[in-house]
Amino acid sequence: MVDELWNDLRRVREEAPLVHNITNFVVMNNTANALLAVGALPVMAHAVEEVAEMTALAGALVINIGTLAREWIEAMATAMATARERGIPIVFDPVGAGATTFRTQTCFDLLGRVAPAVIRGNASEIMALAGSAVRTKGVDSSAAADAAEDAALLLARRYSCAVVVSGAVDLLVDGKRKFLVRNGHPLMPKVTGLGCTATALVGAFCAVNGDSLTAARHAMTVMGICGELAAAKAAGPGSMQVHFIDALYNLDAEQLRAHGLDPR
Ligand SMILES: Nc1ncnc2c1ncn2[C@@H]1O[C@H](COP(=O)(O)OP(=O)(O)OP(=O)(O)O)[C@@H](O)[C@H]1O
Ligand SMILES: Cc1ncsc1CCO
Ligand SMILES: [Mg+2]
Repeated sequence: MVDELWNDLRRVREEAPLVHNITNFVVMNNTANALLAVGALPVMAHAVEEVAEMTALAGALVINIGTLAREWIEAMATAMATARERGIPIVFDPVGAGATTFRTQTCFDLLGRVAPAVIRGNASEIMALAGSAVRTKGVDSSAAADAAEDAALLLARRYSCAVVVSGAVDLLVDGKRKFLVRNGHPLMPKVTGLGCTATALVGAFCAVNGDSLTAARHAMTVMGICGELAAAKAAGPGSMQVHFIDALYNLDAEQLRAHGLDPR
């Protein structure tokens, strides 16, 4: 798996795929910097007048409902329809699903129209989309990833997509396969929007690897290893964020091997 991952990372760095993000105001800057650091090209664009044109240029489309407003829903639906027409992979982040009816219902509406390649959320968000009564605490999970396995499988079957549940151990399924990614560090959830960064990196890897679950596994492993590398240098969440971007930029094959990839 380390060689396959390294190949994908090299392809991202060589091909610099454009990743079109319709994402939230909190993380636009972090996400753009993380995509640049890993070697991709980010663009944030959400005006309904331009999203179809922008998506058509992209290697992947990332839809994130973190600071959702009614005006954005049409833009998201239009971008997703363009991506489907052109075979561009869509990665969907249901930020805060289960916290409010507006968020949960919008996810159902969008996903019901166009199924994505990957859904990436925390455990509460994934459980909410599967119809369980769990309550998302704002945008933060109130459950561990393994509690969401049944929910993840249900979504994988409902939308014929890969599902990533992030947490201390990430869980990835696509209805046929299941992977766990154990890399990561407890400082990661103390930096806002590293989940959104994970979703965007899944987009970058989907742009170079048509096997969505494998692409997602590679992206989540890169996240976890860079989290470990950054935490070793960080004094707290502030420097964690800075070191995380540097770790993404500098990540090499030796570090991948040294961080004990779990082949399961
Ligand atoms: N306790 C932990 N230990 C190790 N890694 C973690 C831990 N919690 C989260 N992570 C990692 O942090 C990243 C973000 O996952 P998290 O589940 O916090 O996303 P999220 O809740 O959607 O975050 P946000 O909404 O702030 O973007 C993932 O790469 C995940 O593996
Ligand atoms: C804190 C927060 N609120 C809406 S989106 C967001 C970023 C993390 O998901
Ligand atoms: Mg999130």
